[in-house]
Amino acid sequence: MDLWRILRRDALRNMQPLMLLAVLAAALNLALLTSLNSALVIMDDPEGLQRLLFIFLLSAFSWRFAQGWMMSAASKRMQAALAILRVDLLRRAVAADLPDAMAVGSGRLAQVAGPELQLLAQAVPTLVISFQSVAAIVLCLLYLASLSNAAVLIVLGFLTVGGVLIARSVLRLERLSETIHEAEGALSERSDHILQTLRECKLNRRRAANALSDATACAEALRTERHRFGAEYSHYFTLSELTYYAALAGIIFLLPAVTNTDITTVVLAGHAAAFIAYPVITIVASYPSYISAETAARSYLAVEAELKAPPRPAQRRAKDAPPTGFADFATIALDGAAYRHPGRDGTGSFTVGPIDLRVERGDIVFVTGHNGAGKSTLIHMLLGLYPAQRGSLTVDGAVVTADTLGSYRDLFSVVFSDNHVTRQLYGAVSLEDGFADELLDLLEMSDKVAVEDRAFTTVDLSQGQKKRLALAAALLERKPVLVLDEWAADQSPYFRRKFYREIIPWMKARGITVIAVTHDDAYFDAADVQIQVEQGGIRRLDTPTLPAPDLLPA
Ligand SMILES: Nc1ncnc2c1ncn2[C@@H]1O[C@H](COP(=O)(O)OP(=O)(O)OP(=O)(O)O)[C@@H](O)[C@H]1O
Repeated sequence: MDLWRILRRDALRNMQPLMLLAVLAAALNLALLTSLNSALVIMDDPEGLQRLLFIFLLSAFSWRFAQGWMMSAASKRMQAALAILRVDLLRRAVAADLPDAMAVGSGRLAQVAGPELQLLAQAVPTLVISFQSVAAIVLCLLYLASLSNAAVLIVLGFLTVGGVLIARSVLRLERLSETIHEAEGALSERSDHILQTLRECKLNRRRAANALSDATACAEALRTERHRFGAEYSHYFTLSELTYYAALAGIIFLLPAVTNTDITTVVLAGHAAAFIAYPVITIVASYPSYISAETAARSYLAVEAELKAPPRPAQRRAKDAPPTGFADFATIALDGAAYRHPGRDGTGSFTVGPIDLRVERGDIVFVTGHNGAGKSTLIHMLLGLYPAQRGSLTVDGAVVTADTLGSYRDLFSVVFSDNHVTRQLYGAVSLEDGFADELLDLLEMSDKVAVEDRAFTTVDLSQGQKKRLALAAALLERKPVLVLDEWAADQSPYFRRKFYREIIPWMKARGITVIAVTHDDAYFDAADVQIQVEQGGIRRLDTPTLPAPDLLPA
C-alpha cells in the first residue's frame, strides 16, 4: 500500500479520465466477446454474421485506440510525477538537518532517487492495465451471470480456492522481493567501494582480490535470491493458470452435470470464461513488477521519513527572515552549546561542549587542535549545521531559531576540507564587476581558468588548484563570514605563506570575518583570536601562539 500512498499523492491526482478510459476499454472487450458469442448462435444467418463482424471490427478498432490513449496518458502522468518526486527528495535532503541527511547517506539517496523511482514509474502503466483487466473480468462475469448464475458461482468458487493458494505464494514473493532489495543494496555498496578505489585496487592485488571476492559473494547471494524468486514466480504463475483451467473445466463438466443447462448456454458460458483468461493472466503477470514497485515505494517513504524535512522549504522562506535581519551582526556566539555524535551501538560517542564562544565581526579566528579534538564539529555547530542539543546559538544576543536559521546561514560561505568544486558558480552574487578576475589573479589562477557564463571554464586541475577555485567561488558569494576547514593543507609552502601573509590580510581589509580550522602553527600569529579545541572543549587564546609543548602529540 506504500506504492498507493505515493501514487495517490503525486501521480494519481485527477485519475478519473484514465479510469474512464480503462472502463471503456474493458467494455469494448466485452463487446468483442458478445459479438463473437452472438455469432456462434446465428451461424446460418449470413446477414446477421456480417453485422456482427462489423461490430466486432469496430469494437476491436475502438479498443485499440482507447487502450493506446490510456497507456500514453498513464505514462505521461507518471513521468511528470517522477520528475516531481526526484526533485522533492533532493529538496528534502537539502532542507533536512545535516546529521539526518548524513545518516541516510548519499549512496542510498542516489539509489532511491534513481533506479528505485524508475521501478515505481514502470509499475504505473501496469497498474492501469491491471485496473482495466479487473473491469474486464467484472463485466465478463456479469455477462456470464446473464447466461447462467450457476456458471458464475462455479467460476467464482474455483477462483476463490485458487486465490487462497495463490495468496500464500504472493506472501512468499513479497518476502523474497525484500531480500532481493537488501542483496541489491549490499552489492551496490561493494561495487561503489571498488569503483571509488580503482587506483588503490590496481596497486594492491590483495586488496583488489578481497574486494572482488566480497563483491562476488554479494552477487552470488543476489543470484540465489533472484533464482528463488523466479522459482516461486513460476509456481505462482502455474497455480494461477491451473485455477483458470479448473474454472473452465468446471463450466464444461460441472455445469451440465449439476444443472439442466442447455448445450448452447454451456458453450457460450465456456467461451465467456475463456475470454476472462487474458485479463487474468495480465494481472498475474504484472504482479512481480507491482511487488518491486511496492518495495521501492517503501524504501522511498522510509528515506523521506528519515530526512524529517518538508518537501518544499522554499515556500517557508518569507517567514525565515527575522524583522531586523542578521546582515548587520556584530557578534555570533555559542552559549553553553553542546553537540553529541551518537557513535554506534552505544559506544564511541563524542561530545563537543558545553562551549561558550564569541566571534566578533571582522575578526580572523583560527581554530586549532589535534585530530579528532572536535574542530570540524565546532565549525558545524557555529554554522548551524549541527543543531545545539544544549545551550544556544545567538546573534547579538538573539537566539537563532528554526525560523531564522536560513537567514543565519546566509551569513556564511564555506570551503570544507572535502570540498567538491563545481564549474557552475551557483552561489555567486554578481560576476560583472571584475571581482572574479581580481580573485583569479590573487589566487594565481588567471593563466589556467576564466569565468564565463557564470561558470569556471574548467575545474580539471590539481588538488591544490581546485581548492583555490573553491576559495574564489566562496568569496564570490560575498558573504560577511568565510569559514575554511584546513584550506591551506594541500597548498605548496610558497602559496601557504601567500595565503596567511597576503590573502588573509586582504580579506581582513575588506571586513570579511574569517573562521579557519588550521594546523599551520607557523602562521598562528596571522589570527586575531586562536581557539584551541581539546577533547571537545575549547580554550581561547587572544594572542595566538605556537602550540604549548604539552599539546604536541607524543
Ligand atoms: N558523523 C560522525 N559520527 C560519529 N562520530 C563522529 C562523526 N564525525 C566526527 N565524529 C567524532 O567526533 C570527534 C571529533 O571529530 P571532528 O571531525 O570534529 O574532529 P577534528 O578536530 O575536526 O579532527 P581532524 O583534525 O582530524 O579533522 C572524533 O572523535 C570523531 O570520531
